[in-house]
Amino acid sequence: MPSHVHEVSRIYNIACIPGDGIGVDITNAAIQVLNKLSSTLKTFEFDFKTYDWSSKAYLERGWYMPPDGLAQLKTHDAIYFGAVGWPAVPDHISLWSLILPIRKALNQYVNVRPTRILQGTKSPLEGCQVGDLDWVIVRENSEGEYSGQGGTSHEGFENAVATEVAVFTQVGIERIMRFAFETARARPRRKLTLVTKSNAQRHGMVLWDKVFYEVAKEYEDVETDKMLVDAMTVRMVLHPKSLDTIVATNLHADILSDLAAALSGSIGIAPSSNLDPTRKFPSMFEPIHGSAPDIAGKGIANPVGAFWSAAEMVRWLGQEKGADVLMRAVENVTARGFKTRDLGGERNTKEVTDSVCEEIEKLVAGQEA
Ligand SMILES: NC(=O)c1ccc[n+]([C@@H]2O[C@H](COP(=O)([O-])OP(=O)(O)OC[C@H]3O[C@@H](n4cnc5c(N)ncnc54)[C@H](O)[C@@H]3O)[C@@H](O)[C@H]2O)c1
Ligand SMILES: O=C(O)[C@H](O)[C@@H](O)C(=O)O
Ligand SMILES: [K+]
Ligand SMILES: [Mn+2]
Repeated sequence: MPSHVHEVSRIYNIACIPGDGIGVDITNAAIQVLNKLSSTLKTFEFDFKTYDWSSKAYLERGWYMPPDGLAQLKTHDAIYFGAVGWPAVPDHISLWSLILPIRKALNQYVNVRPTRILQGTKSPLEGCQVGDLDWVIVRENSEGEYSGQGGTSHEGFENAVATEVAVFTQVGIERIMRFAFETARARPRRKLTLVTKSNAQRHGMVLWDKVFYEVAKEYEDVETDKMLVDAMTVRMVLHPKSLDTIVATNLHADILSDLAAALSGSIGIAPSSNLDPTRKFPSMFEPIHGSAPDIAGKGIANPVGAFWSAAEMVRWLGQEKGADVLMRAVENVTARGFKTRDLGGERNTKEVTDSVCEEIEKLVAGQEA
């Protein structure tokens, strides 16, 4: 083989679900940088298949996913997701028709939500510099407050009653704890903070605390501490440096991760990985933000959270170098002040995306030189 011909070692089949609002813009941006990454590195390729499952489609045809939708997703190596939700459809319908069934049916029981202050960006916290806030929130992604159990009786009457039952299982708690301890152990500080509400919620949250300390015995090299979720919001704001890896329930971690993103600069930068750690089914990667109807169609959405999610997907697929190049490119671009408005910059989605693509080319050319 002539030396200039590189062997392509792997083609990854990726399902793309752009969804609604800015989900479409940022998924397109992510596909653009992923294609740039593969065409410059030349060691792997992506075969993207886009599914038009969205609220717009639902309003037209009455369904989000076809009956064999989950089966179709299972044939892919990974799923890239934008966002779902649009004002014309009640949010519980959109969430429970698309993203939640995927997370549950594909055994994606972990949702990893890292965040940190990127070079060239600013935390709203005074004196909080790059390196001072560097967290990974491990979110339980299959049960708890999102168990889907409950119901409504006497709907529309004065005596209407609704229940939303939070379900916590020993198996569900133990597996998320193990993942959280492994995550903490793999980071330099080896530090894990448990977040619950075991003062007021005396059953499920008490079981969370108990299982945490049982699993902790297997991880004596990991330093642990425990916070009630209300006090945790204060600690995140006042003592960001004191935290590293955090484990919390489905709902608590959902809320804390939006706060974490805002404290590290913007909701627009934060990624998430919905993982099936057993790797039986494909995992799903998406920024933590939603469809942002207030800025949809304006071309100004921050694509950084989408790029970071794409990098996490590339890493999960085993392409460490590709993931590192992509993240380096993103941070070189923010470092130059090339940012969208939510980060205090003046660039639009397309300009940031094109810059990240140029940066990928430069980085790879530099490595080959
Ligand atoms: N996983 C998901 O698909 C997901 C996540 C969160 C919300 N949602 C859905 O999205 C819809 C809107 O929800 P919301 O308004 O509560 O949250 P949101 O994250 O969509 O928006 C909150 C605020 O952050 C801004 N924002 C979000 N992402 C941004 C980005 N990339 N760049 C710049 N600014 C950004 C928005 O403009 C808005 O002001 C709802 O239907 C909700 O259910 C879906
Ligand atoms: O999981 C949820 O709560 C929603 O889909 C959304 O808020 C998210 O964080 O993904
Ligand atoms: K999302
Ligand atoms: Mn959320």
